[in-house]
Amino acid sequence: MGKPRGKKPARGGAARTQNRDDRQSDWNSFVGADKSNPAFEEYYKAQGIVPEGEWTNFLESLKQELPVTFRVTGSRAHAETINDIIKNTYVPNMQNVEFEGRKYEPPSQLSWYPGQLAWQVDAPKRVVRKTEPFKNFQRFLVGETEVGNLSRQEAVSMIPPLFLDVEPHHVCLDMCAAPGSKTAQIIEALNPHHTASTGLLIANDSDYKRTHMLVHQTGRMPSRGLIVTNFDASMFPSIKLNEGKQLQFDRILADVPCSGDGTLRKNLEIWGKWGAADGNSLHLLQLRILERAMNMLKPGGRLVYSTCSFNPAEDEAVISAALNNKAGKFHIVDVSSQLPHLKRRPGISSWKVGSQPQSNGKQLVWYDSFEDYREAVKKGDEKENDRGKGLPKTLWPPANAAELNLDRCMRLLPHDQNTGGFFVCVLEKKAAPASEATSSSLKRPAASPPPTTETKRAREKSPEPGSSLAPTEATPAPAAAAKPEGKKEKRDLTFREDPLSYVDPEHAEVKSIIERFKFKDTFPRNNLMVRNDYGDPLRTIYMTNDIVKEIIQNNDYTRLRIVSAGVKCFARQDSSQRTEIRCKWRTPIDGILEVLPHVGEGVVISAGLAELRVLLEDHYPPLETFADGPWKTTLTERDMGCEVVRFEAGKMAGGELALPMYLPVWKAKMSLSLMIDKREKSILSLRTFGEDICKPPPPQKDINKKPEDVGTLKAEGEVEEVPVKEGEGDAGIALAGEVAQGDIVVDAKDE
Ligand SMILES: C[S@@+](CC[C@H](N)C(=O)[O-])C[C@H]1O[C@@H](n2cnc3c(N)ncnc32)[C@H](O)[C@@H]1O
Repeated sequence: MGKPRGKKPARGGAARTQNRDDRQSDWNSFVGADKSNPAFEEYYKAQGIVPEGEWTNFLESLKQELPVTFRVTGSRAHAETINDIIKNTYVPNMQNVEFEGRKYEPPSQLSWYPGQLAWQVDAPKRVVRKTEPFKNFQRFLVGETEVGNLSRQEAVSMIPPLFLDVEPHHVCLDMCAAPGSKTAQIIEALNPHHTASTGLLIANDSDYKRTHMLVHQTGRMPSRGLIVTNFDASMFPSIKLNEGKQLQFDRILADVPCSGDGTLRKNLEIWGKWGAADGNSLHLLQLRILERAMNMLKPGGRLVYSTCSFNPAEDEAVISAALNNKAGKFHIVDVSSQLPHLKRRPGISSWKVGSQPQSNGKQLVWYDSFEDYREAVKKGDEKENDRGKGLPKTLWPPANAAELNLDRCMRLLPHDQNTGGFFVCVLEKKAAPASEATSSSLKRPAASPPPTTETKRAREKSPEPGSSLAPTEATPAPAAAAKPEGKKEKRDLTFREDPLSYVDPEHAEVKSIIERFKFKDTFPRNNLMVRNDYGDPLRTIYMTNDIVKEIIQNNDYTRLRIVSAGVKCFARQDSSQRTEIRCKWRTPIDGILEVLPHVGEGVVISAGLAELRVLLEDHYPPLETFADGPWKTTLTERDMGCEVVRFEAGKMAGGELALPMYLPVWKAKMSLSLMIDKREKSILSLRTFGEDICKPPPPQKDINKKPEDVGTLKAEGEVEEVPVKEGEGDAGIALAGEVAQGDIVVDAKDE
């Protein structure tokens, strides 16, 4: 394919950006005829990654459509409940499905995935479209994915986070995170029971637009310990903490940009475009990212390096070069006993370096050594690129390759368990000697001078790994480490996100929130963050944990390029005219589980499916619409403002709810309003009542005629708040973006 795939051709920075988890080729529209590529075949036959007797099988598998796979997400008990619904409701209904004379099996569980929480559907699309049981299941998948209970993810892509072995207190970094399927897995591991995790995850991506995909994706699995950043991972900045300490990570995932030939089964265009240059040209970027990760890892910490490429140039060559550059400090972990049902192939310690020079009509040429290659450059048989750079020496197996335990790396081959291809290597940093070991993951920053503009520019020019310009432990990456003690860091004005600051816990608005929800002492009133410079609670309040706060308070947000942090926990809902509303804040659905453990006695109101039905059918049902009973009595007595309602599980009012569910409801003077957006209402209605019972929102022009004190729900996609006119009311205005991404929050049995 000549140049790396993806949006940015240069240096492969975004090579795989659109190609792996987030883009689907239409199998049927593929015009690459025979799905073959002679150079690909020759290259990989020579590498010996597939035993000779299995070659045909390997190649044939690559030409087959990839089965759909997904995993059940969320806290453990919640996930098990959803899993049981699939197992006990859908699978039995999908036995004996026949289409055009062929029988199709129901979805099956991936035997190697922990807790059997991952599934595979083998039926092709036309069967899914044309047979009722599969069609029903598809509807279920779409709805549950939308609300965050399921995540569609390639089976092999689920593997790296499992080997990361994350525990709730860990400080983690996901270096190349977008679109975020692995990020979601790490968040789940940090918050296994939806309880407050003390850990941290920084999810980073160099592509700014894709960081917003990350924010969206993680909105389905909110975490107070999450920060999303926008950096070139090879230059990821050092992060300061209190008392001049520096953050080090317990766990780092380097799921690096790669040529992506392991995704041939879904990205069909690769058949026509594949070339040896793809992997060769990405090798150095991958190595720089990996080495930056190694520098930021805590002694004893674990790092997982992964690609969706079969290519040793992007896999073993990167690992061995990094191990040698950090001689003695890291080792490859033997994880052969972990995930015992996962079939994998050992990494190789001998591979070939190939090129397809113009001078040879793009036919593959093999170079036994770096020196042979340089000779060809001298003769003019090989051209260096326009920056005067040719193939780096680290592409070739090092002399000590056999001593590096490269066989502990894993390569996932498509014909082993009907998957895509992947490469995973688990590395551990040698623990510090007992005398140096400290109890925390914090380290004092190296006393190095701030980088000069010159050194910074030089770094941006992609230094050779191991060269004096590559960031190392002794010379941390720029940014936070560059700030002289005590002086305010200079802002990077090119970074356009809003500032972050913490609200004074004694602020009147905070007090009103605490009063409304009768928050207990456990409520982290000191950790309420807003997106302005002054700690003003204007529109949205986020909640973070302590480590996120420490980072935000010690580093300029533009220097860390922080796109988002924490969980959206309160959104302003007022009209300035309705002064009698004591608390003008509601809990958006993203944050309801975060505030729940802290709300005081008697705050949560219980309701059933009959109430849910009314709230779904109508946008602003008047209180008198509801049947008499404790719900109506309680709500009639309550002040105007936000209520947290627990809808009990059960079967009634023509619907069924498998698990209890917490949702925000706004109580206006005479009416109520379910505070989730239109689309989520429809999905909730479908999954609970089997049909969309939601009436369309009242037309804009009717807002002025509304019977009483409500605002309006906004049409999807609108971003501005519709002002509530004087005397009209206070409620019902939901910023579409604010409520669109949340989960349908389900109670966890194990809380
Ligand atoms: C394979 S994708 C990551 C997939 C992701 N880990 C997941 O599971 O959803 C590679 C990502 O790396 C990003 N990327 C490319 N070059 C990068 C760099 N130098 N630093 C950080 N991210 C980079 C791309 O934008 C892309 O989102």
